[in-house]
Amino acid sequence: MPVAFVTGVTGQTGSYLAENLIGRGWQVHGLSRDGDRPAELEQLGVAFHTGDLTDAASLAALVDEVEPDAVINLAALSSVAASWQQPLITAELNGLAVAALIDAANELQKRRGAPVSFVQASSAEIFGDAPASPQNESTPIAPVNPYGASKAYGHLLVGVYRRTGLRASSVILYNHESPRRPEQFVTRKITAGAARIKAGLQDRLVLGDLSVKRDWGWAPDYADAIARVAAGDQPGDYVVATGVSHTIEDFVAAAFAAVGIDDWRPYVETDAAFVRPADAAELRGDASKIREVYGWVPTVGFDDLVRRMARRDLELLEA
Ligand SMILES: Nc1nc2c(ncn2[C@@H]2O[C@H](COP(=O)(O)OP(=O)(O)O[C@H]3O[C@H](CO)[C@@H](O)[C@H](O)[C@@H]3O)[C@@H](O)[C@H]2O)c(=O)[nH]1
Repeated sequence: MPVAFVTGVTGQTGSYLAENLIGRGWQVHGLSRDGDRPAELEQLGVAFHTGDLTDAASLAALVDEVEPDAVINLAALSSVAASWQQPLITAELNGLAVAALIDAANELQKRRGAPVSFVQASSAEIFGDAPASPQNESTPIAPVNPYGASKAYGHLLVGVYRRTGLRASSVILYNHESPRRPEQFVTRKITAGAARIKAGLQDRLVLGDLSVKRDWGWAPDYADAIARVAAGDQPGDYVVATGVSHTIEDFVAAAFAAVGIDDWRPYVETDAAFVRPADAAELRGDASKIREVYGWVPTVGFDDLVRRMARRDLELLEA
């Protein structure tokens, strides 16, 4: 039974990844900070280890003990907005921790003499305000915020170790969403807000720039892409995206329609407090490479994604 060591396993994508890997017959070990061990994941069979991403020696000891066939690094300070308030911790968690983990994977590979896969959750944000869309694996790396800069370091380091013979891959994830997304991210903020407005529990939704365009996909599909790369033998950089982008306004309109409100305008306001110091106008990815190499294709389109999230938020209010 192949063994995976997954950081960030308790997050949105990590929890879907654990389900996916266990479904494929993997044994999943997860890193847990502060003993956070969700019952659903324990019941699924995830074995938790307490550890701290900022402690390189204990991370290396854990990798050595678990002896995984794949190390998958999803742990991060994942909020671009928060990275402006916490640039140092962003660099530490999203950058330096990658160095500790990938070095540990490399040492394990040398010790056991069999390949160890390393998969890094990279981000569309490494491309910054890209001059053209869609972006692909050859698009210049030019981040525009502390989050993107930290992810760019991790991304480049994966390439460095790949050159030395580690089976190291970077999955360049575009925005991926689900009912498990926290409300600090715009999609869930919108669907949860629309559901509460529909239920009469909230009277308005305050957002930032409604004109930016993002390429939103279904998080379980992105977990599946990560699992395919971890199990595969073709290390590289892989864009994971739907290839279709929409504005925040499109998302708002679709979410309000999904909860049964035809005209969203009376309920939505904008506030500069939610506008970022710098933001890409459009991020849209070309996932041709992972389709060709691993046969990955997204299974859920924009309208379906918004409907699933909005309806789930209505159900949660009714429960
Ligand atoms: N969060 C938030 N974003 C808003 C709001 N109004 C507009 N936005 C805009 O909505 C877009 C999406 O923001 P988020 O949902 O916060 O996600 P993100 O910054 O794009 O980052 C996500 O995707 C990246 C990949 O592209 C990931 O790397 C990152 O971890 C995260 O999952 C951004 O352009 C942001 O400025 C608001 O009220 N809240």
